[in-house]
Amino acid sequence: MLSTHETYMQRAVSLAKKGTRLAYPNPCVGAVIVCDGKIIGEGYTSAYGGPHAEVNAINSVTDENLLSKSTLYVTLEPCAHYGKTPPCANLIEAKNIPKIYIGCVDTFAAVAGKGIEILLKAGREVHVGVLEEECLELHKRFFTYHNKKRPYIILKWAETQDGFIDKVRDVNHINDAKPTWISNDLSKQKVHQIRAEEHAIMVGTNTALKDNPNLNTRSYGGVSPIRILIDRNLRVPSNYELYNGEVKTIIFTEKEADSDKVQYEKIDFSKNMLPQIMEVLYKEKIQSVLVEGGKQLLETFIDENLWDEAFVFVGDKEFKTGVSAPVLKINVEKNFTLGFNTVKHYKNKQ
Ligand SMILES: NC(=O)C1=CN([C@@H]2O[C@H](COP(=O)(O)OP(=O)(O)OC[C@H]3O[C@@H](n4cnc5c(N)ncnc54)[C@H](OP(=O)(O)O)[C@@H]3O)[C@@H](O)[C@H]2O)C=CC1
Ligand SMILES: Nc1c(N[C@@H]2O[C@H](COP(=O)(O)O)[C@@H](O)[C@H]2O)[nH]c(=O)[nH]c1=O
Ligand SMILES: [Zn+2]
Repeated sequence: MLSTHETYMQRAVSLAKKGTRLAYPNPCVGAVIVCDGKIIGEGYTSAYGGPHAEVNAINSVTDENLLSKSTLYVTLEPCAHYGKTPPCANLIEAKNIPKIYIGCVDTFAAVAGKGIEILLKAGREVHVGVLEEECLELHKRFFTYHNKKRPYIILKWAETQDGFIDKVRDVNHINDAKPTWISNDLSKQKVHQIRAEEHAIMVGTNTALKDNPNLNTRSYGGVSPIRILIDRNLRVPSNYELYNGEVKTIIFTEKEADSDKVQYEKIDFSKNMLPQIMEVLYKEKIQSVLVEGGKQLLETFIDENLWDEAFVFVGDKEFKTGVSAPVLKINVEKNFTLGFNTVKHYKNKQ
């Protein structure tokens, strides 16, 4: 059972989840203000450039006089630096909030303990690590981006009962250019939910050619991710969906090219591809990438052990032959079912 402090922090985590995608590249933080056992203020990080969670929570309190006898619960250490907005730690000090419960320390260099230091110097009671695991999970993309200088990587594919991700199809037949569907409608909705939570989505050349994918969130809603295509020789025709200009689209290629619909990024394919891609995505401030396939691209990430989570949707069909699914040689973290589909969720702890 959760303690009282954990219950308020849980509320702060739930609030943060409402805004996750829009705050990028900022972390979406949640904050709750409690006075005499009652929540008097709540907030989460606004869309990028807007106020942080603590500011929104403080501004939502109707009687400001109550703040000097209130407790603030916040999922991440309050910031201590001037970014797009002034430091939250200074605001908390100015508003005389006496007790602060923090989910996890912000390892981002500009903050890294400095927010806590400001509050302690001001004589405030500070507790760190309430519901820490949940808060670290909530801010995993932000931490990975700053600590590992790359986006958080999630692999995802759908496979049949007998381990295939597609039937045999001819890449040159444009009429064949739609995916062979393996998973059910509930799974599709779940995939679109995952897409809505991530900053970007990536596919390989053959997937783009064979499936002509949209990679949007139409079955769920929310913001569609930035699309990323690997296309060394620009084999994907410009009348394909990835060139429709609906969403920012980055194409990694070795060719010189220019377009007002997509952003080309030139890399050297004779060298290891992934470090070069990670460097560009870091510069683009992309916090997470959902890698949807195909086989070769997924296996490249698996072979280089460059992934953090994976979702494998197992349908109820059998193909007997086709494109074989990638294999993860670690234990499943969690299984869940969606109708007759099973979803295997993996976490890479190495
Ligand atoms: N069921 C599912 O969830 C999914 C199924 N699929 C299916 O998977 C199949 C496509 O998979 P696959 O054929 O493996 O193709 P990919 O989509 O992985 O694309 C492979 C191509 O992308 C480029 N590429 C990928 N990785 C690298 C790398 N590490 N270094 C250099 N170039 C790279 C190469 O292009 P080039 O040769 O031009 O250099 C390569 O030929 C399709 O049948 C598709 O329908 C796809 C996604 C999901
Ligand atoms: N076939 C298959 C998937 N295929 C993935 O979905 C992409 C198509 O995206 P969109 O055009 O937005 O619908 C396709 O290119 C491939 O990455 N996904 C699944 O969840 N289940 C499936 O059975
Ligand atoms: Zn702040």
